[in-house]
Amino acid sequence: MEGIEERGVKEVDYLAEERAGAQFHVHSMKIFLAGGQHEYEVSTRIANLVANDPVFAKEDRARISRKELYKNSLKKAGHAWKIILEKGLTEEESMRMRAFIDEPNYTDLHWGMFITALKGQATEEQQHKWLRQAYKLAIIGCYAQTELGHGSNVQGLETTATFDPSTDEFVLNSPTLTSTKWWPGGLGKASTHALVYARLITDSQDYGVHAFIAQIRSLDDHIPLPNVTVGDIGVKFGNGGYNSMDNGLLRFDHVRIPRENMLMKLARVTEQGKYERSNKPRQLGYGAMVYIRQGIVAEASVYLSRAVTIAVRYSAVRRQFGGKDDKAEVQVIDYRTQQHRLFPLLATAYAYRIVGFWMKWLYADVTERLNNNDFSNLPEVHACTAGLKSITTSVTADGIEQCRKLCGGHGYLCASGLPELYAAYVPACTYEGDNTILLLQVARFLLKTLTQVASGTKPVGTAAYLGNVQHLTSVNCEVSQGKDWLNPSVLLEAFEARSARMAVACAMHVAEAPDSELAFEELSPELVEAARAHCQLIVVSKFIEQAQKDLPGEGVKQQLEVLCNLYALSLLTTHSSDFLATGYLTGTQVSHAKDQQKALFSCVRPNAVALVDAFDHTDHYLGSALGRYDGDVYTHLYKGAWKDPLNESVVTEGYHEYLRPVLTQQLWGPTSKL
Ligand SMILES: CCCCCCCCCC/C=C\C/C=C/C(=O)SCCNC(=O)CCNC(=O)[C@H](O)C(C)(C)COP(=O)(O)OP(=O)(O)OC[C@H]1O[C@@H](n2cnc3c(N)ncnc32)[C@H](O)[C@@H]1OP(=O)(O)O
Ligand SMILES: Cc1cc2nc3c(=O)[nH]c(=O)nc-3n(C[C@H](O)[C@H](O)[C@H](O)COP(=O)(O)OP(=O)(O)OC[C@H]3O[C@@H](n4cnc5c(N)ncnc54)[C@H](O)[C@@H]3O)c2cc1C
Repeated sequence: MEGIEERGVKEVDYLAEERAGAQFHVHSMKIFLAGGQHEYEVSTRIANLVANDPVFAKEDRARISRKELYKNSLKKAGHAWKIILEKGLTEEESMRMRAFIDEPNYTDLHWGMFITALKGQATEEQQHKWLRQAYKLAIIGCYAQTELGHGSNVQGLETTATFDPSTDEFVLNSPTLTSTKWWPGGLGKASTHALVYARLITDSQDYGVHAFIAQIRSLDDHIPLPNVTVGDIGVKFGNGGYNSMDNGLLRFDHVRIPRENMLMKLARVTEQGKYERSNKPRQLGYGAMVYIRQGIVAEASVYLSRAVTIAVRYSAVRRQFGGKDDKAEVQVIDYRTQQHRLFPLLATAYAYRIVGFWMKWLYADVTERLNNNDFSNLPEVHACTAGLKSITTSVTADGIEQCRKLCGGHGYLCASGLPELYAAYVPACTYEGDNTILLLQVARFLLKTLTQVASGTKPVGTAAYLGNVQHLTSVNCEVSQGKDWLNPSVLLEAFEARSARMAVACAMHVAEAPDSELAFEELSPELVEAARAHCQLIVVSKFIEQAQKDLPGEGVKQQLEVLCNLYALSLLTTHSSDFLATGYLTGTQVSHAKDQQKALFSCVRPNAVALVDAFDHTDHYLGSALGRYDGDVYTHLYKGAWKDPLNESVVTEGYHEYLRPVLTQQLWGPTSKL
């Protein structure tokens, strides 16, 4: 520590010059990105509350054992709950606190899925019974759907719930090894109750998968109830990451639960064992998944913007090459290749923030419609939540990894914050639906919509452009120079035409095949690409819509326009083969797009640091020596290294047992020669 200790930590801002060069009002952008003045104030207050509370410190997470990590996460969750109760925090404030604590734990599933599923699938009477306890955390619930043998194929689940009219009970059973519940978060060690998805059998007939509440641990001493086998499934990917969560396994050996523990809003079993369905669509039973998927979409920008903040700030601090004639070396952010890899991710983080706002609106809208028994846009909402969950999580996970590489060697250190961020985030590509499976759902929706269009039905919402399919499949792009690409309607038409043409090509192929299911499977890689194109169009169109609106704050609208164009053109050039193969664009038009994209990099460059500042992540939340607000990277990397337990002793543990014998050649005895 010599030298550095002497200097001490000074008030520095290595990024001051970058900030001074910003061409927009950063505070106004912060408010926009927070979702409004009120949301900005709540976020700032809660972020600081968490950052200043020592219980929520997270420096050691990558170093400590899984057991310690888990126990600590219980401590943090308990402490958070105490604060929520003592300060009387609102739901909004509590949700913000969960985000800033930045450590997955059982409460995510309790509030996110257990309670959500109860609200969606339990009768009023059942809600009265269970929700009262759940809201107090007097019971802790998890969402036990996935099994060892089946996750994606929900209808293939094997756990059974067989009704016994003689006792008015269901008998929960795990008949095979593969029927073991496997993965539910919070199940491993924390939950007292599980929402169990099981095949309902009554009167010897299998009615498919339904939801049941089962108590799994004693409320007195937390010991598993008789005939319940429950535990954690083991260490997961990466240090820290998702390991603070107790993903669990669960088996039932003929466990009896009262009939009323079946969630009966969508279907019920009478005392006599008669199965009765309500007239609501059975897909409402998937409602908790839809809710979390929209939440995941809304959260993607948060994760991506964290990685991008770290990479942008570090790239502005880091200098390599070109330091001749007393000139400072070049900031790596000035290298074109760095910009080419980094700035599209910055634009994407903005794009996802905007689509996240829209997703929240869409979810609120469908909730209101469902409350009024209007189920008309359920398929579209399912396609939107599934598809956007898929593309935003895949791009965000890859983007975090790209940001790690953009930080060179230091990005590989846990002190950069990026390895842990990646480990915590990457399972989002799998949970709440494997991303490929979800895009195949979007593809089915597109094919169905095109069939409806062919029979005269006008598509609505995000599929409305398919009503214009004749035009979109015949029109040619009119771009003749780079600047033409800055016209929003030119961009929008390009994305609509590409998506419509890809979907139509698939639809024709499937329609012409003798066996449409087989054709769907044969064509599934193309269908996935068509679905991705549709989802990218949604994001582009929402960004364009937003960029055209007036916003308070000098330069804010202009920055959003630049980022919107950059986002769209980066997608277009990355996926140029789609645009070319569908015949909508020529090679020259793609070249114009590339030239324009480069010009946009120059617009972003002077604003890059300010644009990431606008995400307003605290140093605590970023947890990164490279992404610090003050840019004092080297001091903190150096200080951090000395905090590592390996450096606690000057001579390492194990020296006498294992190093010294090697060095003194005693491993081979005194006379041996190499
Ligand atoms: C704001 C909240 C807080 C945010 C915090 C976020 C962070 C939270 C952290 C939580 C972390 C981890 C939690 C993880 C939890 C889980 O992973 S839970 C388990 C999730 N499992 C899945 O997602 C399984 C994926 N599989 C499926 O969804 C379905 O089984 C699948 C749709 C793939 C199966 O399709 P089919 O075989 O066709 O199935 P079927 O059931 O017959 O359906 C046919 C029909 O239904 C339509 N459909 C399907 N799903 C839905 C839906 N969700 N909503 C509406 N409609 C749906 C489908 O399109 C078909 O329609 P059609 O008209 O008949 O074609
Ligand atoms: C961290 C984490 C937390 C989780 N939390 C929960 C939870 O709280 N509760 C819960 O119930 N579950 C939970 N899960 C489980 C999760 O929902 C499932 O793992 C997920 O839905 C994927 O299902 P699977 O594992 O069966 O994958 P699989 O379906 O077996 O996928 C394996 C591969 O096969 C491919 N594939 C499968 N079927 C098809 C097909 N028809 N066409 C083309 N390709 C196909 C997939 O694309 C994938 O590449 C969690 C999982 C993780 C990783």
